[in-house]
Amino acid sequence: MARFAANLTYLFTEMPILQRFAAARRAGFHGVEILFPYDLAVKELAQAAQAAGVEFVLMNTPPPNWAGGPRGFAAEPGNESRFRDDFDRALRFGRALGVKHLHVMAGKARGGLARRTFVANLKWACARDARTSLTIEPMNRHDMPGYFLDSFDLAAEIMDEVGAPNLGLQFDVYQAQMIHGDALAVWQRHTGRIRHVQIADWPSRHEPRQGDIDFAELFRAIDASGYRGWVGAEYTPRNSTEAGLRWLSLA
Ligand SMILES: O=C(O)C(=O)[C@H](O)CO
Ligand SMILES: [Mg+2]
Repeated sequence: MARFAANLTYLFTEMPILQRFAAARRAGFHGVEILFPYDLAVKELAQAAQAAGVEFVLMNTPPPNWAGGPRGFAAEPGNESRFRDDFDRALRFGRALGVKHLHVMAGKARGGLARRTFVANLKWACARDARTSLTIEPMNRHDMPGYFLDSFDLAAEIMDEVGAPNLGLQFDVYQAQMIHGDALAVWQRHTGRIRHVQIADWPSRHEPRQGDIDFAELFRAIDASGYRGWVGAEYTPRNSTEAGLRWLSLA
């Protein structure tokens, strides 16, 4: 069975960030994700992960402008040099933390030039450090209007164009269901490309088994496919984080 990581941007928000690592481990997680840890001290983050005994699995790049700005800008024409500077910063940050995957966010853009920009930036980023695993994740249009990477089929095309072995697909069950209406079918269509998984139920984006997705069937399909990567819990707890963790012992 895959190993589970707690997304500390979503889970255990009842306590300060540095305490969330140990709370995640106590709850049964062996890894953690943080969307954008850049405002935090690398040393403190690394110590918290090490003391808790959890692996740092995922963070996003490039660092965004959360004050109303889009998430990432790897597909935005004209921002190439900013992308490179910010990507290098993320790479340094990720190396210091031993992060397994860096999720490269496309940002808001449309059209052929945006596509070429995204491919060129990804090629550059993949070549920057061939040992670092990069991922791309499609986002649904309802939650992230205008986001360039808005379908898993487009992501597959982009990956083919980039053609780098260290670029993988991030399969978020909630995103797949929102975009394509059948997360399991998306899993089956793109299994070979998937490097990282995230879970939340649909349509609520709460914990598994709160909505319409058949997680027993999905976990069986993930197991049967031979996927041995991480599964990140990226959902908004319905009540407290602890109260909603029953799904973890049933997975
Ligand atoms: O929203 C999601 O599904 C993500 O994984 C993003 O990283 C959020 O920034
Ligand atoms: Mg996600």
